[in-house]
Amino acid sequence: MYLQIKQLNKTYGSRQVVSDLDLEVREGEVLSLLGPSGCGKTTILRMLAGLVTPDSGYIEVGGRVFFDGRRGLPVEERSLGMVFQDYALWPHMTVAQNISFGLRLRRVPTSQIKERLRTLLELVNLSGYEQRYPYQLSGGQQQRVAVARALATEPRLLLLDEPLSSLDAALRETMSAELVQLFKRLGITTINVTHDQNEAMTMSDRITVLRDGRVQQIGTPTELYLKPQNSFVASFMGQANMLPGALANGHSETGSLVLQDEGISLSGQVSPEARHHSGSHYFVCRPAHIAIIQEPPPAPQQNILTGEVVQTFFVAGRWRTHIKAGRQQQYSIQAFTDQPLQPAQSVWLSFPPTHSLIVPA
Ligand SMILES: Nc1ncnc2c1ncn2[C@@H]1O[C@H](COP(=O)(O)OP(=O)(O)OP(=O)(O)O)[C@@H](O)[C@H]1O
Repeated sequence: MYLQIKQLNKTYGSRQVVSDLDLEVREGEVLSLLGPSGCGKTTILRMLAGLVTPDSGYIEVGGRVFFDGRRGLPVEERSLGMVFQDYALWPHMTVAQNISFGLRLRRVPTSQIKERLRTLLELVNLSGYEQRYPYQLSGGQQQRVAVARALATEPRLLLLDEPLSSLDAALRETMSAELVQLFKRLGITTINVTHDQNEAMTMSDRITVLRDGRVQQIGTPTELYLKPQNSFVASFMGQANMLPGALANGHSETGSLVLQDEGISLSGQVSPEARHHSGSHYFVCRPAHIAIIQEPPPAPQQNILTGEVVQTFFVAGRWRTHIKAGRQQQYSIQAFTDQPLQPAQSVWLSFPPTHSLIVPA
């Protein structure tokens, strides 16, 4: 493995910010660290960069030991490229000066700097902008300069800390797609910190979901979305309808969950983690997988809950409908329809067992 982190720990005061982190990243892979604010993402990145000293653990990148449990390799010997949230471009330097700063520090000959600058500007689609100052660039352009600057010294590892968070939503989407194409073309190993699951989904080969400094799950975007190992990952990776209850029959891959307060059972796929979990569970179904039926089903049917429409919104070409379901209307459910439904209208929600999951709470 190109990057290896073993049993990494960091405490601030009495607070354990990173706990027993194990992580392996392949060469050329883009891996995102995803989690809510304060879960330890930036601290992990800073330990990789050599800006924060771990309490214990081991870090190795490209066959070089960055931290051996006691001593760390100095930052300048780690050969890293870093891009931060606010780009941190030098305002008094032109685009060309910003990008070539690291090369000039290393006393790279001028002719080589010129050649490298030309390549980098082409890579980030900014040829012709070399004499502009940061204030003369849009947010997306500034961010691309920051990426070019980070790549200038041909680092072995690229560290990104929420690089897109100050851009608006549309630009963030285009930029994340553009960046990942660039990283793939260069084959550079990249660790990207974000709290935005959409960004993590578009940019990453794999995602590590963190909560309170602990890894919850590591997997490809599809694995995390379709097979979350627990309710935290399910709710963090896109919208999920989650109904609490007790696992009734969960020794095989399919089983059922008896809904708390409702008494009825719903069938779904039982995750391996759920099978070995003795506490409470959640029944999880994504909004796109729920079928909304507008007429009472002819006979009592499995995996159906009655509900009442609360509101409906037109989003991305479909109607996102909010429904109160259950006998006491205690469940708040979101699903999609092709037509708008009326508030207070009665509906029947069908949860297909093949697209429903039972996970540990
Ligand atoms: N130098 C420090 N001294 C004390 N506590 C710190 C320090 N740096 C970070 N922390 C605390 O460690 C925890 C994790 O911080 P970290 O910045 O790694 O989280 P994060 O997941 O990157 O959050 P965000 O998304 O908000 O940037 C937080 O509770 C933070 O307050």
